[in-house]
Amino acid sequence: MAGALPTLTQEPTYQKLQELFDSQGKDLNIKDLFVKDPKRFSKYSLRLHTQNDGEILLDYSKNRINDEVWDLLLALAKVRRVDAARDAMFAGQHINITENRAVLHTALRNRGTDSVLVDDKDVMPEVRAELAHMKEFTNKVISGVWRGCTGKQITDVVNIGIGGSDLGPLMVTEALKPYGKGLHSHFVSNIDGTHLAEVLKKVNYETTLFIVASKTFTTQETITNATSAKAWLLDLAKEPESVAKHFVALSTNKEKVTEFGIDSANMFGFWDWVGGRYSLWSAIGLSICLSIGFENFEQLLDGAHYMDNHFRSTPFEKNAPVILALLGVWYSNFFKAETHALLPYDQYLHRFAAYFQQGDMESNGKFVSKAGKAVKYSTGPIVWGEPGTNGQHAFYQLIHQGTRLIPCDFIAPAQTHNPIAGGKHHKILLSNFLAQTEALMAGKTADEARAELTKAGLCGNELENLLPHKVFVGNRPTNSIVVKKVSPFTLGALIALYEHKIFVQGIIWDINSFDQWGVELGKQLAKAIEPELDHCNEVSSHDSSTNGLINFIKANWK
Ligand SMILES: O=P(O)(O)OC[C@H]1O[C@H](O)[C@H](O)[C@@H](O)[C@@H]1O
Repeated sequence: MAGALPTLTQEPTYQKLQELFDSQGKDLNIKDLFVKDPKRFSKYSLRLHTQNDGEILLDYSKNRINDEVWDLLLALAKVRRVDAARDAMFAGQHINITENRAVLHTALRNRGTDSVLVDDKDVMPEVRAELAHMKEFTNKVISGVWRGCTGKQITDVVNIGIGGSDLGPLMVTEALKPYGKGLHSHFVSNIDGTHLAEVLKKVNYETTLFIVASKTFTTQETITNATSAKAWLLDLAKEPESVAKHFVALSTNKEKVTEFGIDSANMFGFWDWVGGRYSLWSAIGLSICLSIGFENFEQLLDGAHYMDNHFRSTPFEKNAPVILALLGVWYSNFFKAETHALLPYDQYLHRFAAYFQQGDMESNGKFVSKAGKAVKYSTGPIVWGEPGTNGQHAFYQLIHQGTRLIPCDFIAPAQTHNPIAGGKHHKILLSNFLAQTEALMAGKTADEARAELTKAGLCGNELENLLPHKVFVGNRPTNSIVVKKVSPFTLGALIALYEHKIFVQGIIWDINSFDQWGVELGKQLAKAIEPELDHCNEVSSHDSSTNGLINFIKANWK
């Protein structure tokens, strides 16, 4: 076993990068780099050939990197032993050290014949058995063999879950709507009763299937929502046996599922080595199966498996997740960029950024190293974004002319599922995507702005006063990822691409990307406050702000 690594900022390669950043990196201008090197695009882009869904293009040439920087960033991945860490993950080692668990969402989409060992046991037979159960159930519901308590066919599926048990299924179900098999999908996550109440207004108890999705089956929001949904059903159906026809559970906790009143035959299981935010590939994907059919779900797994193989077997300089990760490190740690925008130019991907807010921020939003020491460098960025072109009319002003550096990933499909008006919409959409990355990179100089204003007939003070407002400094970095079409396969590959990017960054930052202790404190305090809301007396046990808020609510909520 190789010895411990120095802390990141003591790493000689990191220090060389810092020197390079100070001496020239911070001043690199992307537009100039394109002028100097006509081959820049072919040098800094990748084309990934998939079996059946065309190529995936990753263009990372519009970044503030040159060969020297890039070689050192690649060297950083090597010295931080990203390859050994990756192999340890795929090999089922307990890399989630604070929970002593393996991290094996890759086993869920291991489409080959290889075995995957966790603590010397091959988990693949169980994975395949669970997939077979999901397939059987999906086919029964879609074909109408599975019926509700009054004999009617299921028309609506309500997934009740939160966090990883909601965001993935919701994002994918939305993204793959064109592949829908006819069932209506609904998602209830928020404890706010409005969420459940609004969904229940839309569905009929006789034709609705509730999926209670919770890895632990102890999450307060999910269990409360599921309990209320069960009460709603029983109130209408009257028969306790109706629960078995209208409720299934997705969980690792059989005991709690049974306690809730769902028969274990209607339970789809998974394992502690599947993290919540990596669980859409597991039984948690049942609502995806019911929406798009099992074959399409398998395509999603195939796409992710394709990306897993790419990540495992490709040298770092051609390895898409490693490339995205290193660029993120360059901007977070050297340029001190605080955020990263995900900008899909596809309406179906409208939850993509929301999904990776959990994927990235819950994974890498950590301030201590694996050894428990406070780190002296930035870790995970703030991830955000909206689909284009909506974002353009909202926050792009700040990306173009604000004072902060915001590295952006643009994601676009060459083909649309809806070529309405003779493809006009898609042509405009793609033109906007292309123009935005060009504009962010090239900017507009004062001379260019002056020429434009002069042409528009302005002169004198009027021109001079307006001029600075019309300048775009440019040099804003972007990655562009283009797929042929958003299909189950390409979506699977895209999700896995970002999962592995996050993994690589976690290794470089030396943090545990697989726990989430930071969500616990608020939950603990909420448990203490809940009974206080029932007491008639004013509360005085907290700080004066919290007391004031509690007492105001108590005085007004009834
Ligand atoms: O699936 P569950 O056990 O209900 O957990 C749902 C979610 O809640 C937790 O608070 C975690 O922050 C998430 O990582 C998890 O996905």
